[in-house]
Amino acid sequence: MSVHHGLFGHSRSSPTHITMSLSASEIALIQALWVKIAPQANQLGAEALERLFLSFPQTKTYFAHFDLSHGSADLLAHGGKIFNALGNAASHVNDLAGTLSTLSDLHAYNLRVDPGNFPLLSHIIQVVLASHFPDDFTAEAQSAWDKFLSEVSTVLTSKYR
Ligand code: HEM
Repeated sequence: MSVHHGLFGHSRSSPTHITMSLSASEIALIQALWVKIAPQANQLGAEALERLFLSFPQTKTYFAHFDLSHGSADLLAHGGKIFNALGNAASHVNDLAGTLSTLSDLHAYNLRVDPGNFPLLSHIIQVVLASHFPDDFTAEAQSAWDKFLSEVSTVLTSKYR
């Protein structure tokens, strides 16, 4: 077994699945909320990282070089990078593999992040969205975001070997 598959196991999905599974109404729900997220991407991203590290302390191992104190410049900058990557993905849901190709390479080849961490971050991002946008984050919106984050995660973990 390859060490990069780690404790959590890992499954691949076909590119067809990646490009076909979000419906037009799900895409609309994701993009509508992204418009509200965008102006506060750094803050929301930093909060996601803080919540990730509190709920799943093992994820801190990847960020040993960061200042993890509340509201640090590292958390704000990196949180913004994650959320803006999601915003970019939300604009290209029909070509996630192409859009996220460089990030896929980075996470698989350079960072070697265990794929099992992606569902943890995806869950935490939904907690952040639910807490900041209670009126927008309806059951339908949550379900759409869950699917979207799962597809992004599938792409970002598709190159491990
Ligand atoms: C939704 C899933 C994710 C997205 C959209 C995402 C996005 C990004 C982006 C945009 C960067 C910056 C790339 C650059 O500087 O060129 C990055 C770097 C990084 N990511 Fe992710 N990521 C995700 C999941 C994860 C997970 C689950 C982990 C580990 C728990 C992780 C660990 C890292 C690390 C360690 C870096 C490098 C940080 C640095 O030294 O600056 N990522 N990611």
